[in-house]
Amino acid sequence: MAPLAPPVAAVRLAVRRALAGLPGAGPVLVACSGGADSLALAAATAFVAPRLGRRAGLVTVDHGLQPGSAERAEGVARWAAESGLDPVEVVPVTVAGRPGGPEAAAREARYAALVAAARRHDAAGVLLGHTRDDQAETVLLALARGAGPRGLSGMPPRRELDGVPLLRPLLDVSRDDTREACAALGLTPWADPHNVDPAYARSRVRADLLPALVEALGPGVVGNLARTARLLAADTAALDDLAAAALTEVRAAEGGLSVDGLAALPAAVRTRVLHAWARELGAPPAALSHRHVAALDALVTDWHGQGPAHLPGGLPVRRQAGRLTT
Ligand SMILES: Nc1ncnc2c1ncn2[C@@H]1O[C@H](COP(=O)(O)OP(=O)(O)OP(=O)(O)O)[C@@H](O)[C@H]1O
Repeated sequence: MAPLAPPVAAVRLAVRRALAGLPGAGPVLVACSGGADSLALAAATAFVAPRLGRRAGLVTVDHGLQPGSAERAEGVARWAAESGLDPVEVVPVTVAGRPGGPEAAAREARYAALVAAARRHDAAGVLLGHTRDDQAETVLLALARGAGPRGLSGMPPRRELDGVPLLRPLLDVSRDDTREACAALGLTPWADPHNVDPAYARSRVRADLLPALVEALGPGVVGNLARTARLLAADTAALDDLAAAALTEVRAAEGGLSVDGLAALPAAVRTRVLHAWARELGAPPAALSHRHVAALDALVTDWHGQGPAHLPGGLPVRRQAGRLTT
C-alpha cells in the first residue's frame, strides 16, 4: 500500500479533531464550492466521518453568477455521490436583489442556503473549508481597516448561525496542504475566477501582500497571523463575559444605565457594555460602528452637557439625572 501523503493526513487529522465529540446524531454537511480547500475537506470528511460513526453529506451552492456554474455544481455533486457522501445537494440561489455588493449578497445567499439544507437534514453541523491562509488574510484585512480585537480574532473555528453549528476544521491547515492533498488524491479542484480578480481586496492580499510578507519575514508569518487571531479570540471572549456581567451591574432601577457605574469600568469593558446595550436597544449590529459607541462613551467620560448620541436607526440616547436613557 502506498504511504499516505502528509497533506492528506493533515487534512484528515483536522477533520477528525473537529468531528470528535461533536454533539447531535445527524449527518455533517460539507459546504463545497469545488475549490481546493473545500474539495480536500470533503474528501477527508468522506473518509473520516464513517470511521467515527457519523454520516457525511455535501451541499454545493450554485450562485448562478458565472457561465458554467450549474455544470460546476453538478460535477461536484457527482463526485460527492461517487465518494460515498450522502445526502448530496445542489442548491441554486438567487443573488440579485439582495442588499450590499455582489460579494456580500452571494455570501448571504450561500449561508442562508447552507443553514436551510442543514435544517432539512437535521445536520449536526456544516463544515466550511477556510484555511490558515484565509485566516491570515482576514487578520491582515482587519488590521488594515483599524479593527479592534474582535475583528482581529478572525473567523472562529465554530459558531452558530440560526441554531446551526458552522465548523471550520481547516483553520490550522495551510492552503498548500489542501492543494497538495487534492493532487495526491487525484482530484482536480475548480479555480474560482473571483479568487484571482484584483478588483477584490482579499484577492490582492492573497496575490500580493501575503507573499510579500512571507518574502520579507519568512514562511512562519502565515501561521503567526493565525495565532494572533486565536490569542485575541480568547481575550475577546473573556472581555465579553466580563462585559455581560457588568451590563447587569450598571442597569439603573429606573431604566437605562448608571453613569457612575459605567465610569467605574475599565474602558475595554465599558465600550463592550455600551455596544451590547446599543444592540439591545435595537441598533442593527451591521450598522453599529465604533463611532456610535464612542459617542455613547463620550456621554460618560467626556460630559459637557452635549446633546444625545444617535444610534443607527435614528435612536437618540441622552444623559439625564445620572443615567443614559433613550
Ligand atoms: N458555492 C459554494 N457552495 C458551497 N459552499 C461554498 C461555496 N462557496 C464557498 N463555500 C464554502 O465557503 C468556504 C469559503 O469560501 P471562499 O470562496 O471564501 O474561500 P476559498 O478559500 O476560495 O474556498 P474553496 O477553495 O473551497 O473555494 C469554502 O471553503 C466552502 O466551504
